[in-house]
Amino acid sequence: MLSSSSSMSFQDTVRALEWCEQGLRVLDQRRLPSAVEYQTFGSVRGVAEAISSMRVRGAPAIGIAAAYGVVLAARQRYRENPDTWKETIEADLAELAGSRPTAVNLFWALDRMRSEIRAIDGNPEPRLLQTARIIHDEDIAANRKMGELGASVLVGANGVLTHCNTGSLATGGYGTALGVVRSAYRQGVTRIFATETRPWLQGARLTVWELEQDGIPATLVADSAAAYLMKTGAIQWIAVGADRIAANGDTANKIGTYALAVAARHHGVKFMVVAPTSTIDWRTETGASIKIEEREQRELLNDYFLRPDSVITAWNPVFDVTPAELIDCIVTERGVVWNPDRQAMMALADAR
Ligand SMILES: CSC[C@H]1O[C@H](OP(=O)(O)O)[C@H](O)[C@@H]1O
Repeated sequence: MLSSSSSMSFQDTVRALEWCEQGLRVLDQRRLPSAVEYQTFGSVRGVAEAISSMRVRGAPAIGIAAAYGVVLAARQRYRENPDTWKETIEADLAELAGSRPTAVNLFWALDRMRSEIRAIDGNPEPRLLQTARIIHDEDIAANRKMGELGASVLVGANGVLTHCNTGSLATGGYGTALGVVRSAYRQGVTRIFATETRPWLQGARLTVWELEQDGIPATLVADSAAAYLMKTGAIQWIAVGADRIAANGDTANKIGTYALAVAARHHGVKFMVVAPTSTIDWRTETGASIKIEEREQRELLNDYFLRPDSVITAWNPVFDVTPAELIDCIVTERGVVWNPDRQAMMALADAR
């Protein structure tokens, strides 16, 4: 149990990712909460597999992991041939880009590392490692800022529901929507609810585990109980993360987010998206263009139906898109956008 005092700083929250000389140390989130197991990946292929297998997951954490993966790729490619590493590393960048399709932070991080690559002469590792560390540290700073901004929006509320896992396990540390919950808890928002978030159970396994580590009481609810919870009046806000926000504010997030937003609007519950500006995809005009990842049927189907002769299949999209008109505010490290639309979102673009 980490410190449960109200003075807990983000350094006390769990770290999903840590760089070490051998490579990237990853907390295997498939094993939580029953086992806290770290694995160290010393190759870009290992990091790409850690992302695709969801050992590491969560939009910002995926971007940070990819940045460290580029460091490992450069270490290897430069050793192979100092004269051609800038060309040969492109295959590694492509492998990282192919690990998961929806979280734009992955591609944002790769673009940022690629621009560094272009500027490097000589051994690339020191400068690329410095850039990856900056991306990691900037994410934590952004989460702390969003925690403050989002908590200020929740002043007066006593109940908030969050979906999926958007905490330290999904980011560089502290979290996005769960960071807001952490900050809001310290200012008196004490009724915290988390959805289980089927089928991967990010809420039932990860979010409640993080909150227990912090000593923050919370109540787990089935995804199917969320609308009924809203009807009881127990919550005034829903706070979720994002994997990709289109230029008009449409937001791709964990499957089930859209249903929560529809029910929230019906019940007069406010809806908050919390994400760093690295999650905004200015090149995508609306949510209709966001690629939604579909994962294996086995993540949904009981083993019984995995037989070759079974006539039962599963449809397993792991994200959906919430239209901007169902979102009351988007909290970023550069400020809060109320009633997001294309024009309102430009306030964030100007701050770039
Ligand atoms: C801090 S945002 C994390 C974001 O990523 C999650 O998806 P996954 O667990 O599949 O990586 C979910 O959409 C969260 O909102």
